[in-house]
Amino acid sequence: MACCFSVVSNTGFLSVPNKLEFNGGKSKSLGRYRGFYCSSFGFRSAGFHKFRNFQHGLFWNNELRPLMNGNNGVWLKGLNNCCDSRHGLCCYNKIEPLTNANSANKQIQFGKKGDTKLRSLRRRFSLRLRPRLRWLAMRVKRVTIQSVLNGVRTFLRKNIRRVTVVSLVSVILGLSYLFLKLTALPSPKMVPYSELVTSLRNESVTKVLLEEGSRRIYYNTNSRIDRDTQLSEGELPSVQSENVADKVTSDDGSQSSQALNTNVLRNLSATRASTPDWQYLTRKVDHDEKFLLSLMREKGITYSSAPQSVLMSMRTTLITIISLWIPLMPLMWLLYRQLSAANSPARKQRPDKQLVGFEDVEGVDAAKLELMEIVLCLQGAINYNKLGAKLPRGVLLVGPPGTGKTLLARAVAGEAGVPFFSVSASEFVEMFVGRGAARIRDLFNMARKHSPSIIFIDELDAVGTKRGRSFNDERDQTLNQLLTEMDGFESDSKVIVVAATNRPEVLDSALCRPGRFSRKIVVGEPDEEGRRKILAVHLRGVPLEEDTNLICDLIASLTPGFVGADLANIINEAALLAARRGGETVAREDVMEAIERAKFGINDKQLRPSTISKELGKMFPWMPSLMGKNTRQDGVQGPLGYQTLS
Ligand SMILES: Nc1ncnc2c1ncn2[C@@H]1O[C@H](COP(=O)(O)OP(=O)(O)OP(=O)(O)O)[C@@H](O)[C@H]1O
Repeated sequence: MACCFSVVSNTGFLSVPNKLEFNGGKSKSLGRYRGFYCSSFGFRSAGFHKFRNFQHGLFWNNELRPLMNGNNGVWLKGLNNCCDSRHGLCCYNKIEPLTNANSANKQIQFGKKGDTKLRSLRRRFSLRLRPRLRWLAMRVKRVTIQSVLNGVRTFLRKNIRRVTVVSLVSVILGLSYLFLKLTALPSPKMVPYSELVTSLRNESVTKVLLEEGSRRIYYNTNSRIDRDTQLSEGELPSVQSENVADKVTSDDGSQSSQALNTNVLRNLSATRASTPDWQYLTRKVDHDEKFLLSLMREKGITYSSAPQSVLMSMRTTLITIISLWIPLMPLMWLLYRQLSAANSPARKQRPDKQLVGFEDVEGVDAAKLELMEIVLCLQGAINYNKLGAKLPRGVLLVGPPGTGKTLLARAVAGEAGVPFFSVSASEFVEMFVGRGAARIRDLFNMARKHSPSIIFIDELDAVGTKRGRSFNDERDQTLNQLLTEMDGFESDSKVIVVAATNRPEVLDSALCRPGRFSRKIVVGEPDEEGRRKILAVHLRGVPLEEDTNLICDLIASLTPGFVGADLANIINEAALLAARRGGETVAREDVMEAIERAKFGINDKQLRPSTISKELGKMFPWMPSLMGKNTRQDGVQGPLGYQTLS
């Protein structure tokens, strides 16, 4: 029987003793179990059962419990869990602690104590590293050239614009660097102006150049002539001469004299190339030109003036551009993001691919009918032109939050099979004056380009409130632009603007006049039948313990005043509760609890319905249903006599 025990430190290591005494005093070497590693990190509270999956299992001793104090209680709990380890076997021998178990952060060791610090460190390191390396090797093995190429191709396809811009910038920077490197010349020594004057007085200056358009003065002195003469006569600088001499002496005659000459010439030209044309550079002092010129004339020094060479002026320009633009780049990028059309909602919202149909929207039949007609007009199924009618330009969906206005608009797009540009009106509210209007323009231009199409503006009240009420000129400008764009539709452009709002009363009257949002559709709270239908939509993919219709009826009867979003939330909550208790299907209890949560929030206290009614009645005395006088529209008494406030 193989048997050992293990203790886990908070680092996730197992410390396994070399030898153990168990069941009647037999011992067994456990060397091969040593350094057993738990792959999961942070398994303090719940992880020990993971050991069951390890080939060699876990070995423990219930007697460990009294050996450790409270700090290690968590581990002991875990250890006990290992009792049903698949491969592990129990050992009931008493184990003496070898180290103080007080410290939870310390690895507790049993068995041999002779391990040196270094060895244990090395073991720790290798144990940590080994699984990672194995994992890395596995991943590397899975990587093929084909998969890498596919990855690169997909990345390029997705980020073609960014890749182009980045490569272009890199190429430009690279070329600039190359240009600067190639045109770099050895620069003359910078000296003060007084030194030039002194040299002129000493008559040591041989040649002066005054650069046109700048204050630079270049000049050479006698020392330069001496050096040039030396070089032209073949006299090498001392170091080079020594090198050549060495070469000649060390050479065993295999190197020909011709090769030697070539080498010498190359050295010579290199020396010349690294010598600047001008030895010294200084800056002119203002209003001192007359004195300088007279001094040079007096001393008979050759002087001239010349413009900066093209190459040098190019260099200067490039350096200026780079040194100016690189710090300004982040600012420019921010401005570009703010001002460019690239950030406009029209660009962001591509034609929606997510298909929602009218069968996904229930409980708002009247609104659905109205919108269906528009879809038929867009598809050309209804010939409205024949009777001289015009397609409505705007449809305004009005209703409380969560009743399905956005969903309806998406269903219109899905059914009509046309591009759908969805924006939230708050996206038009901009920091810069005129940007909101520009965005509206972009959006409508885009929609016209993809005609027939639908523009959906959610929360229209964010830009559509009455003008002149505030000093926010930007908002008024945006609204004006929206009004203009909606006027500017040609009758055959087939662009329909659907907008939604919860506050129709605050909208500017110009927006709601016929010819703009001429059709107003109220999307109200669903009645019981509507709720049942909505629930059926949301229960489509949910496995239920009972019949779907039964659950739909139950929820619908318990949720008067609930809107589509509330009902969708109840179904989701019920599914989450079922998952939490580990169930395979959603049971009635889950649904009931979800309803309770939706109505009263999450509370630990178990409140009786009567208490809840009383408490709510105190808070909202104007609601008769809370006081036990239910006057619900659909005539069904709620179980708790409760109505939502929505
Ligand atoms: N009539 C409905 N039928 C089916 N599901 C609905 C219905 N109404 C709402 N829902 C659900 O509620 C979610 C939210 O609805 P939606 O965003 O359309 O509400 P809204 O009226 O636009 O709200 P708001 O005015 O706050 O923007 C939907 O994604 C959907 O899951």
